[in-house]
Amino acid sequence: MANSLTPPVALTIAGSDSGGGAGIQADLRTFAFHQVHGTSALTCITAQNTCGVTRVDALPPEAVVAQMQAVIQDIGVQSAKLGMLLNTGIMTAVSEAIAQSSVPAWVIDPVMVSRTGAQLIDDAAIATLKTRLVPQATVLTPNRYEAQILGDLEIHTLADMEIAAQKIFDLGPQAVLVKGGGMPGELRGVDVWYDGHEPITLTTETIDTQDTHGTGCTLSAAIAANLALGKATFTAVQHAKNYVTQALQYSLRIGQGQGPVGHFFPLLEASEYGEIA
Ligand SMILES: Nc1ncnc2c1ncn2[C@@H]1O[C@H](COP(=O)(O)OP(=O)(O)O)[C@@H](O)[C@H]1O
Ligand SMILES: Cc1ncc(COP(=O)(O)O)c(N)n1
Repeated sequence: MANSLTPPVALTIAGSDSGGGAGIQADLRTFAFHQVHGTSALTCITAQNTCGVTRVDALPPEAVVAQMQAVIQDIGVQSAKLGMLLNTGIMTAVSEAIAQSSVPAWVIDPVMVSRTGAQLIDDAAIATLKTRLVPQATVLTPNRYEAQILGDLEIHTLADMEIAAQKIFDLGPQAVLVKGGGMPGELRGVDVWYDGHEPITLTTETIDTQDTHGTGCTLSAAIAANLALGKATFTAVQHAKNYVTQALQYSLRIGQGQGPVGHFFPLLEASEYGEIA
């Protein structure tokens, strides 16, 4: 007799990273680590490695929505996350699908600008993201540069991060987490949470590594995984922050640029190649 299991299910709507460090590859590994069944709706294919992105091919918006509907209608999902949605057409179609779905939790990583400050989507797509998707978020997770655009301010200090979180909250999401990875020095491990009450600072020590590729994807996927497991929103964020911190501590020194975080760090620790780094 088979021992059938019915795990929680999470969905990622995101791009593919050929280098395996970010995008759906990072999201599905994060879901698997949390013992949540991972499903995916691919938005675009990036030719990417640890040094950067050399090409992006978008899928038609209808193809993205068809993937979402196939998963949601048959399997059912407890939470979903959005990553790189790339263009206005995909964003508008996904926003309409969100409005029609009964999925209870949407973690939106508003992927617009890389940690190095390079803009990844065009200006029209930024406007669509801001007006259509941001208000649909259960949790919105902008990095420093995305928070600067969404909050329309410059961010240099912890106080600036708190003001940004409050200004972005006014755009309509249920909660905002402004991430500190792009901040200078000691603020790199500091994130600011705001849900309409007092801002809360989530602090870890800065981890001194160049291998930070996929931190944002991993954090938002881990929030979605914890929500699928039934945790309350802020508790899910605390667990996810803890997870990404440990994954950063066991990041992978592969490629010539920024290596990815180590999603399966307890296994790496026990494995032979885990000893080498
Ligand atoms: N060097 C670091 N040390 C500790 N935490 C970090 C470091 N870099 C990023 N983080 C954490 O990783 C998570 C993702 O943040 P960030 O890197 O800013 O996102 P993104 O990948 O979207 O730019 C946040 O919780 C942030 O605090
Ligand atoms: C396909 C894809 N999606 C998202 C990111 C952002 O990655 P990060 O988590 O490092 O901000 C990326 N580089 N590629």
